[in-house]
Amino acid sequence: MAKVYYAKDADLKHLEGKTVAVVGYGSQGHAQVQNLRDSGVDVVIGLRKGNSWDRAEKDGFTVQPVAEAVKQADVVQLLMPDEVQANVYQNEVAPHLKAGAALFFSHGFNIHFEQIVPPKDVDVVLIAPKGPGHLVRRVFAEGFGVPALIAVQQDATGKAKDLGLAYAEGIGATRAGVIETSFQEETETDLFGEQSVLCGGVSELVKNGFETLTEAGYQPEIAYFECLHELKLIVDLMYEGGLAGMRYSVSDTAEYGDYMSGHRVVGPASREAMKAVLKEIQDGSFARKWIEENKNGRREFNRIAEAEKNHPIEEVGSKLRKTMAWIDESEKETIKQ
Ligand SMILES: NC(=O)C1=CN([C@@H]2O[C@H](COP(=O)(O)OP(=O)(O)OC[C@H]3O[C@@H](n4cnc5c(N)ncnc54)[C@H](OP(=O)(O)O)[C@@H]3O)[C@@H](O)[C@H]2O)C=CC1
Ligand SMILES: CC[C@](O)(C(C)=O)C(=O)O
Ligand SMILES: [Mg+2]
Ligand SMILES: [Mg+2]
Repeated sequence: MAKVYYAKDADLKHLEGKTVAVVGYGSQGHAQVQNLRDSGVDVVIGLRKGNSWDRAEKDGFTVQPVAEAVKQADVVQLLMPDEVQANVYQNEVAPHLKAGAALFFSHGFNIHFEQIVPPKDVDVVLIAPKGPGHLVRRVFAEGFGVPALIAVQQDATGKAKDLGLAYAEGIGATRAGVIETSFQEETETDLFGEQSVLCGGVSELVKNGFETLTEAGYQPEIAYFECLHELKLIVDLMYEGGLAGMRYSVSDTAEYGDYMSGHRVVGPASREAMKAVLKEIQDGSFARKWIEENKNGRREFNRIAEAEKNHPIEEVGSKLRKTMAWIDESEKETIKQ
């Protein structure tokens, strides 16, 4: 049985008198640092000059170059894209990290794949929210929290787990549950989840459904609602009550079709593909490919991203979403940043 920590197991006093430097003000950075500030934690943001710097200052934070922020910090949380962390760590973090300080991550990629090797005299802790940054902030502001994982790779001070749980409390994760894990388990399951199910798997399912309907002559607007828009409503039911909760709410016809056709669409071939994806994550070949892709100027990444933006489902979707008054425009702007 997994070990799960809640608010009763965490104490913000472990962050009292300490300064937390959050490096990065993107999806996770803006969310975690805003939640920490609301929890009374003393925070500073490390950045380079640019959009994020301006936005963070506008939001009332003290912003400093990364090296300056790290010098004074007792906890340094690296919230830049995984692919830039090693370089920034090497040049701007490592030379200024205090002995006895703590280095925090929200994903284990750089530690597990040994792109960052911290000195022995610092704590190395993972607090990995199991949700997108914009939701980490939104849910916290509503009084709830997004669950997270905790792992301690290095406990130089003997207090690494207490500090990690205090940080998890500060960002609201202990309101929902913080599961104990290792950097390896978090890295491998997170990469598998986003590639096979949450991002890669779902996007392909949506596009294939949309294309099947439109190629058969059905209206793209109907195909959009059927294959993308309604997905959220169905997933909300799963989120609240599992697969059974969803099946309770849909018609018996839908439930019978689910049992008859679902495994024909996502069947043994998909299971084999999932196993292959997992193997490439476990043996490090996915990580090597991603690191190489970045060294080569992300040509493949940019080519595919451009093609995906121009998929017909995006065109019809962007027109339809303009008519949806309940989708907050300012929220959409934040999500695009
Ligand atoms: N996105 C998510 O919801 C989740 C992310 N994670 C993990 O959290 C970490 C952060 O991911 P995410 O929030 O998506 O990252 P983002 O892509 O949103 O990070 C962008 C931020 O990093 C800053 N940045 C980029 N390069 C540098 C640099 N060279 N020096 C200083 N700052 C820089 C950017 O500043 P600028 O504007 O100047 O470029 C910007 O503020 C990753 O480890 C990720 O795996 C974990 C769970 C979920
Ligand atoms: C599902 C994608 C994710 O792992 C996340 C939001 O948890 C990420 O890396 O952004
Ligand atoms: Mg994730
Ligand atoms: Mg991830």
